[in-house]
Parts: sequence; structure tokens; C-alpha cells
Amino acid sequence: MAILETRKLDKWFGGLHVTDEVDFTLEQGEIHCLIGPNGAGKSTFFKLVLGEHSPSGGAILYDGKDITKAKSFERIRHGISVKFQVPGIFQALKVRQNLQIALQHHLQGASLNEETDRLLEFLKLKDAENQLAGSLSHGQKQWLEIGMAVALKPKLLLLDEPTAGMTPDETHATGEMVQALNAEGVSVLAVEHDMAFVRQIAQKVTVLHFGKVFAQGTINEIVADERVASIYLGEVHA
Ligand SMILES: Nc1ncnc2c1ncn2[C@@H]1O[C@H](COP(=O)(O)OP(=O)(O)OP(=O)(O)O)[C@@H](O)[C@H]1O
Repeated sequence: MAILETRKLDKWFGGLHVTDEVDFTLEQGEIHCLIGPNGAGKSTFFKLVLGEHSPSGGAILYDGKDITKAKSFERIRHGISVKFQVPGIFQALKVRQNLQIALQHHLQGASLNEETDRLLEFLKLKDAENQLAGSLSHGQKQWLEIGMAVALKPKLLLLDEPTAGMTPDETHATGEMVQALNAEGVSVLAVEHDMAFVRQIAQKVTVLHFGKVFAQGTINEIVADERVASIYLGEVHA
């Protein structure tokens, strides 16, 4: 069963066709990566799924329900959570306080503390729990941001370039976190440029090009596809 489906999803910005009749399916329990050259429309697709842009046409279904016209906060309440490229953490608060702000939406008292501890361990931030979030390294900030998204107990986690600016070790550790979340039942849609990361986590890959679905398959199928290689070299036009 699909947790997320788009049908002929369309978005124009003025005369620019940025999302072009995209039919996309993300199965329940899947880790699905969205790749494509700069300007392919990946972030726009994300924002359409989140309700930050309204589509020019087509439909978005989440867990079998039509959410095309639902507000962003309603989508989040139904279990869609997102980590954007730019950390949205509270820099002047401690790491622990950041997580508690997100967790207190559904937890209080002892269980709030227990879950904060569990999440700190999971994010490899236990030693940094009393540091101000603004003083964390770039990679640690990204993990805290993932933690803030995970704290909302999503069924579908959207990750926009979660490993941007990370070292290879941090990238690998992030992949392990995503896989652990997935093992707990979270479906994941990630926009990512780092192909090592995509290879590590993706069960399915969709390639966008000029706003259209250009190719879909396993990572091995995608890297073996010469047409996909050529769009990154700017040789193929839709
Ligand atoms: N709010 C907007 N208004 C007008 N044009 C926009 C807007 N947002 C994005 N675009 C344009 O839409 C196209 C797709 O942009 P988008 O950010 O979705 O691509 P992307 O695949 O995420 O790119 P990147 O990998 O560089 O982040 C680009 O040409 C961009 O300039």
C-alpha cells in the first residue's frame, strides 16, 4: 500500500513548468530517494507534498486520503514530518531543550525525559545535551534537526539533502540513523545529491529532470542507466 502518491501533480511558476504531471508512489515502509540535476524541481516537489506550495493541477494522496488542499499543519498532524536543508533549530537553547520542545507535543513528565534521553543517544548527541545548539558542529546540527522531525513521531519523514556539508563518516552515520528509523516503520523520502548516501539507504530511486519523472528503479538500475548519466552532463533535454 502507498503512503504517498501523486497523480499528474503539476506546478507552474509564471511561464516555468517546474513540476510536470508527476506520477509518483512511495510504498509504506520504503526509503525512496529523489535525485536529479540542479533545478530539476526536487525542492518544489517536496514543498508541494508539504503544502508549502499549492499545485497548479493534479492530486496528492497520503495514506489513501486526498490531501491536495490540506494545510501544512494538517499534514504534519497526520504524520508527515520534514527536515529541511537549513537547520531550523533554536540556536540559543540547549540541545536537550530543543528536543523537549518538539517532544512535548505528545509527551510530559517522566516519559518526556525518557524519550529525550533515548533520542539523544540515537542522535549521538548525549554528550552534547547541555551545549547550546548554536555551538554544535554542522553535522551535529543536522542530526538535531533530524531529531526534531523524528520527535513528532512521523509516519512519513521527508529529508531535504540531510547530509549536505557532512564528512563521509557523518554521512554514513546519518544513513544508519535513517535505516534505524525505517526499521521502526517510518517511510522516508529523501532528496539527496550524495550518491554514496543514496546507495547506502535507497530501496528505490526516482530521477527528476525538468520537472518530469525521468527514470525510476533501484540504485543499481539507475547508475547503470546511461540516459541518467547524460542528464547530469547536460546532454539530454526533456
Ligand atoms: N518560488 C519560486 N518562484 C519561481 N521560480 C521558482 C521558485 N522556486 C523554484 N523555482 C524555479 O523552479 C525550478 C526548480 O527549482 P527547485 O528548487 O525545485 O529545483 P531543485 O531540483 O530542488 O534544485 P537544487 O538541486 O538546485 O536544489 C528552478 O528553475 C527554480 O529557479
